Amino acid sequence: MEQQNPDLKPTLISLLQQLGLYSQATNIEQDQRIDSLDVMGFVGLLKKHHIAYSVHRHLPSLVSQAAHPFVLISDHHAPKLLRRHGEQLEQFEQQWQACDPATIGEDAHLIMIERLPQQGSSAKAFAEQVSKRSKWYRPVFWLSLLSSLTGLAVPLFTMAVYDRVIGGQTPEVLPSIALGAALALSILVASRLIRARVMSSASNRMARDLSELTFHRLLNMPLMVLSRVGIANHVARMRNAEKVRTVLSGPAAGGLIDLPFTFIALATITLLSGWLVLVPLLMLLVFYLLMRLMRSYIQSASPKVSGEYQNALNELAKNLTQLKAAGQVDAWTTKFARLCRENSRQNFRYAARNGLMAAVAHALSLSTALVTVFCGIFLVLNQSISAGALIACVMLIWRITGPAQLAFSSTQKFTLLKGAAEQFDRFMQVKTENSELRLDVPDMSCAPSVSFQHLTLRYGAEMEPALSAVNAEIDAGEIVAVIGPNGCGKTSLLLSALGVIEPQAGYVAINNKNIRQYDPELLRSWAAYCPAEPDLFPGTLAENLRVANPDASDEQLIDALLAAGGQALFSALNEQLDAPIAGDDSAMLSAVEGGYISLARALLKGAQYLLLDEPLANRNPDAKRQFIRTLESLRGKATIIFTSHDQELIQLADKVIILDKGTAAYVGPIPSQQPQTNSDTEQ
Ligand SMILES: Nc1ncnc2c1ncn2[C@@H]1O[C@H](COP(=O)(O)OP(=O)(O)OP(=O)(O)O)[C@@H](O)[C@H]1O
Repeated sequence: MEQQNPDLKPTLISLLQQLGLYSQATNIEQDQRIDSLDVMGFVGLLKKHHIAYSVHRHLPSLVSQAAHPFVLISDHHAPKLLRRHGEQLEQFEQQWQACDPATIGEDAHLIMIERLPQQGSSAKAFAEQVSKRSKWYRPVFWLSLLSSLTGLAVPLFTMAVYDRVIGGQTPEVLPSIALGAALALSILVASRLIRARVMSSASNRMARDLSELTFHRLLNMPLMVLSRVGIANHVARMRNAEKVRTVLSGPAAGGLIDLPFTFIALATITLLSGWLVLVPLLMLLVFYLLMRLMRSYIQSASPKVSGEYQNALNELAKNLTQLKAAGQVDAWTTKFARLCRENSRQNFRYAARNGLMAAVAHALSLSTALVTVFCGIFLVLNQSISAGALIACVMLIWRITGPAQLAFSSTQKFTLLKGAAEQFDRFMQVKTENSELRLDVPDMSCAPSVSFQHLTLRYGAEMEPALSAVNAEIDAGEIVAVIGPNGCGKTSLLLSALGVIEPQAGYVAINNKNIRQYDPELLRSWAAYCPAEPDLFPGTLAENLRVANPDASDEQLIDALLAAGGQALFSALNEQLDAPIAGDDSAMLSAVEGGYISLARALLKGAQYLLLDEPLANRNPDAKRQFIRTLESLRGKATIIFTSHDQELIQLADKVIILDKGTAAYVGPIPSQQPQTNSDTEQ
């Protein structure tokens, strides 16, 4: 299943065409990066194009209900594109033709198409995920029924001992009664164990799917949305899956599932003692009403400051060095201590109210048993029921109040789950970058021309524009320097040219086509971007470089690093590509050293479109000379836009864009003397 299969790409293209998704099919056809696919890549592309799918082992019932064409994958045959046509199964080979269902092997997997992108993403994404897991409903139902039935064993055994063995003076029946009870108890334990496994497997699978979906969504969200929402919220979203896992596989869910099965205990009490069943029924009603009241009382105390507290912790982790270095942590400590205090106070209040609810629930359970005993005594004295039956009824009461108590006392867990579900649904509604309108494939064979048309960008509605009606034309193969004082919008211009931030007005055109028409993923895998602040991952030097080009050989990695001017860094790492960097037990690289890696990554892609943010900031003279040589060697072969304050580097440019407070003060060949900008004057 995980092997590359050259037939999967044509099958996917045919599938998309048959689904009427022609532009998506063309996008994949033109994507030069894909020669062959494995199954993960296949479903990954379905995900990318917002096609909802599910993977199953071959099941005839699925095929007979298929609404869309679907794909059959087996280890022994080429993948097949199939569809249901009336009662008939058809296979696509140039055209649809009848197919014998018997030819489908038992080992085959089906990729069923559930929803097409035009149908929009559902507002009930969480509920859809739950309903996908319908496979576990049935076993959980039967196992719960079995454990509820066998749970009658101990009360009935006790009754039999009282009434028949002691009352009837027949000790010889004791072994057979005990054997029966032991058998029932073993079945009870086994069914509980199996149910716990099924529940935890279902909840883990669901949590895994939710994590994957969330991660995929995060990657596809526009950068502006990502940075606006903030890291704490992303972490909270990723944790939704954890909430689902803990609630669904915990005792709360067990209690909730057992609740409907309490009717078995109620029915048994009715059979044993007639109207005495009214006692637990009434108590259940009181239980329900009281818990509802208490729930709103508890919810009114739910901690509100915890989000702010979590943000403060993130802030601390991020800025710890600066805080320590500044030596002025008083204000921060006061703020943190206030949040800590408030958070503990709110948590204490919440925990106290939850404790009260648990105590009330426990007291109600005990009272139910007591009231049953009191009422039952009269029935025993009237000889309406036997003493053994009364004892059995009292024991059965626990089988009713136990799950009820568990389910009600876990209401805050279900509230948590409800919140997680709502958050997930809202999150899945957020627009992603991928849409059926953004599927053009950039011409990756040559350097592109780039044009900025009235580009206007604001990071927030109330903020001054970072870019204001910027117009500039860059010819294919030109080297362009974007210059200007700090904060004038240089990085914003580069990020717009890569399509990672989208302007509110105007647009960027690459090869005369609005950047918004291109598939964003393809565009960025083709272009190369070197950020001003290096992003390093814990791992080796080679792993950090291969982020840009996973197939690069060791020689290519070294060449790219040297071309970026990183000779000194490479020597410092003993010329070891497997030297660990940016992780535990490894040397921390400085920003400049990390910068060589960022630059090498950009060069490693061999892109004809390079966007470099301050590529030479603070480099040593050797590194600078080397990088200038590299830039010269790329002249005419790649369109390069870089930002810089370095005069020597700027002199290499064919054209400069001088930005001043977000506006283009000058665009053209390097003027003999650069015009002074307002901000320069202010400085
Ligand atoms: N994510 C963001 N959210 C809000 N404002 C931002 C964001 N990024 C940049 N800005 C603001 O937009 C303006 C332009 O920033 P930008 O980083 O593009 O300038 P720059 O010329 O690259 O600056 P520098 O030379 O310091 O890197 C600045 O006022 C900056 O504060």
